[in-house]
Amino acid sequence: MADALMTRHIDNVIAVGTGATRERAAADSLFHKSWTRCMTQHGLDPTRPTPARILPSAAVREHRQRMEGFLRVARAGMEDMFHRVADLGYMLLLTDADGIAVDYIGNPATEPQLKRAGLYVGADWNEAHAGTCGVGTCLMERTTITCHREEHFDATHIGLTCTSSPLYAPDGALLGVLDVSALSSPSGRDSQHLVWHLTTMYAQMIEDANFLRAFGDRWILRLGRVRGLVEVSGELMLAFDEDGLIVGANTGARRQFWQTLGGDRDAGGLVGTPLTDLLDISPSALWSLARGHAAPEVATRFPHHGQRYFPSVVPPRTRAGSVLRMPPPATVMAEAAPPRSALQRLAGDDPAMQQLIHQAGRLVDSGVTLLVQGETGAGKEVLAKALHEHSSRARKPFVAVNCASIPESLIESELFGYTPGSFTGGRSKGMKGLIAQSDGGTLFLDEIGDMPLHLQTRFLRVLSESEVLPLGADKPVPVTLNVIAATHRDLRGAIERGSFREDLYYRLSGAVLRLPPLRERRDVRYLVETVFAEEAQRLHFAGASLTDAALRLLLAHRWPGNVRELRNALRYALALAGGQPVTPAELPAEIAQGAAQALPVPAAPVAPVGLPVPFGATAALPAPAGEAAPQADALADDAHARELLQVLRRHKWSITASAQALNVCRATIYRQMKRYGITPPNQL
Ligand SMILES: Nc1ncnc2c1ncn2[C@@H]1O[C@H](COP(=O)(O)OP(=O)(O)OP(=O)(O)O)[C@@H](O)[C@H]1O
Repeated sequence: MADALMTRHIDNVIAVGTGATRERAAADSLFHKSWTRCMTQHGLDPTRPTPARILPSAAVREHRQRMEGFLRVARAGMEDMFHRVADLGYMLLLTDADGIAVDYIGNPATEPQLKRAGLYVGADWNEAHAGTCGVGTCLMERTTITCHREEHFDATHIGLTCTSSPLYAPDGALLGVLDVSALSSPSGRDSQHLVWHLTTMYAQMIEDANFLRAFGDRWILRLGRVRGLVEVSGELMLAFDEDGLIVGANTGARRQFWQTLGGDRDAGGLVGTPLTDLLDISPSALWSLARGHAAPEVATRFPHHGQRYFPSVVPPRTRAGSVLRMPPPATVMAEAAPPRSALQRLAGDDPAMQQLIHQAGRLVDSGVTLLVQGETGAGKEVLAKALHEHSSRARKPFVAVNCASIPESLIESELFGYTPGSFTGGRSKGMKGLIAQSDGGTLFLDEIGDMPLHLQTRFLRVLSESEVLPLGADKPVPVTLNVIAATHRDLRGAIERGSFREDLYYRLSGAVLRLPPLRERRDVRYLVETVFAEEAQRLHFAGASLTDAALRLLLAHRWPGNVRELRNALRYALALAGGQPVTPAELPAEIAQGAAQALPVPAAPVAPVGLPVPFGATAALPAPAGEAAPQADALADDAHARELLQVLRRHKWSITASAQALNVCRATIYRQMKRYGITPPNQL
């Protein structure tokens, strides 16, 4: 059947390409013109389907290097778009102006098929090689096109549907193509209508983000036909200097004005033209607008346009400090830049972390039990998960148990499971315990130091005998156990005090991995960038950025809450900035004031009411009358305790709400309250 379809397609291409079919519709079709071009100019033979040509990594790297800055911007747009279309089976390619795929985002589960179809980094989609196709024909036609199934030239491509949009540099040069493809689709090409619009929209967004990157240090006039939308999606953008002369134009503006000036659409012929020659706006109105005064309505000066616009002016960024653009996290398979594993991504250039990662990676499959030690929020669970993903058991379950958060009365049944009817309140069918659920995978025992003594004894037996006995059962169940344990406590001290079994300690600590606190790490900048990019993506702020001034403050902070505090602070700042560059004003107060070390006591709270409060976002407050006055000595030097106190007060002493606000478990809140001597007012 498939062969018959391919044969019919080949016959059709030959008939059209050689001119044997002279139907008017056929002759006019963009694709049929391309078929003719493929046969007569590119010398392609439809009877000989061409296999996907994938360039070697070194060659791809060269293609990527030529457009490095643009790649970052495009990547952010692609990631955002991929989230919207991934579930519908689409993948995204970015090619350069030669049609070579320089970036790719696809579903890893279908990667082999995508690679076979040439939907992959390094593939050559130039029409001269691949025949009529989304990318190649878009490069020829320079407009968004959908090349749907049998519109492809090559018979091996007739299952694909590809929508491609050209991408231009601010100077009008063609940079490449954004392509959105699927391996299969409904037969009707109108099924791709929305994808066509989405691709056009994202291509424009990527171009505009690139334009803003290039002209961020200039004044930018945005013009839009809808008054309320001009701030967010000025269709036309013109960068201008202090003399009101145009220094750059986005694609929308070039398209609008190129005829006007009688210039070349792609040559950026607007440069050097006074804005007032193009628009019905006086220099004084323009500068008054730039100072934030009311926006007049403006019209193009040319009678044959007469289009009316609403303007808005964006000041140069350098006035508030230069802007650091964050590279997107390296999450996607790309031959040119080999992806880093989850384990490698945990750290940048910090020698202690690099060594830890290297050693842990080697040990994880060796049968040695790993004990992770580190302060709260330092990333113990993140490390355990990355180790699991790195191990040979990555496809098996990763089961995390927080020994401190499960109530003591339930921890036994949760860990070991129970048989039907073995205790009141249990499920009627019984329950498989967490240990058995981790069978063959990884059991992560967080806060192991908080495991009650009698359970330590039972657990030790599980470790020795590799079997669990659920509550109420008379026969043990065999399990393959791989344990990674973690603690913030000094377990040796706990052994001396008699609260932790020495034999269990030795059983669990085949190797002790000491995770450094953030303040001791030399890769804080790397973490800021990584976490910032992740949080920006989560909030769908594709072009989010961080000013140098804000970055300096983040690098100077001491991070008592470690990476968790950093994540919360960046999440908070991004939310406040609402997609604009994050400046010191959006940072939590203690970071913004650079006051983490000195801890002066401000007179009033600085965190805006109603917003989530991250660690580090608070200032110390005098205890209101009637509330607990925590022992002053214990709190005096401890920023962490003050933050906790503030959050508890803000959430009316609800442990659950405070734990959610701080992104920690309830047990951590209880533990920290105990540690800092914080007592709720109703318990005084
Ligand atoms: N290397 C890292 N890169 C990015 N984010 C990280 C990293 N390490 C930790 N985080 C983030 O910090 C937060 C805390 O991490 P995690 O829960 O692993 O810490 P923990 O040490 O187990 O804390 P606790 O002792 O309170 O359980 C999470 O939001 C996590 O995403």
